[in-house]
Amino acid sequence: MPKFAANLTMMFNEVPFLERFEAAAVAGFKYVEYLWPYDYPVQQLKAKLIENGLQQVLFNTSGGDIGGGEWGICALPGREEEARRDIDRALEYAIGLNCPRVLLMAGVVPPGEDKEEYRRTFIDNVRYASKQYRPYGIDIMLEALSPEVKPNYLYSSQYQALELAELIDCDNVYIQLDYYHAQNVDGNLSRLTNRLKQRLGHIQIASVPDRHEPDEGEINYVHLFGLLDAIGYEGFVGCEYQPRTTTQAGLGWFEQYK
Ligand SMILES: O=C(O)C(=O)[C@@H](O)CO
Ligand SMILES: [Mg+2]
Repeated sequence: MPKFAANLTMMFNEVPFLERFEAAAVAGFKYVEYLWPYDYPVQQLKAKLIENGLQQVLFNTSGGDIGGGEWGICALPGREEEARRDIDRALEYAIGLNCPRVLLMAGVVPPGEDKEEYRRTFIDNVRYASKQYRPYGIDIMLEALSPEVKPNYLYSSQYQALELAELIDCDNVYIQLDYYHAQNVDGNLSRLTNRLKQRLGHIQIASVPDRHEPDEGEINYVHLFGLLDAIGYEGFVGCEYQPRTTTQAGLGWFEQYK
């Protein structure tokens, strides 16, 4: 049975961020993920996890200047020093929070720029992160983002993510398969899951087209959860969706998995 992680960036927005840990635990979650921990000291977040009996399973490197259109800096040529400081800071948080994986946010390639240069920069930075994180047993995630959500992100197809992971060829670099993006770009989700199975480090879910609870729309999640069990996937499944109304009102789908 999949192990579901509440995504505290998207879920439980009825309460302030630090109160979402308790809300997730009360709703029956044992695992959490969210975009970024950096607004809070490690000790404060660690205390929230411990108080509520939760395990942190994922967070991301910095988004960069999000207001200015960035979405990650690990692929940005000329920003390598900053990216590596950011990768090091993420490692400190991952160690402090006992979090076994970090998503390396690549970034947006502005139209007209040399995409190959961004790709090379990303590969170099992922290899750097891989080396830094390996002694601590922390894995690195690569996630393809669909143009609907992030136009011009470095890579949008799961098959590009696979190609990157194979090229980088480091034993702690895995794919974060977000079925919402995958359905928007690639489709054929059963075949895709089978194709990626050796490299799957994390899964995220939401309905398509509306990015709501996984109980509506064009993806059959009951089938996919069964498939994940069948291929022996033992990682986590992050609930990265926008609740239709309140978080609690939409958790009917989760009852059978608690
Ligand atoms: O947008 C998503 O999907 C994510 O998983 C974010 O954490 C990174 O863009
Ligand atoms: Mg995602």
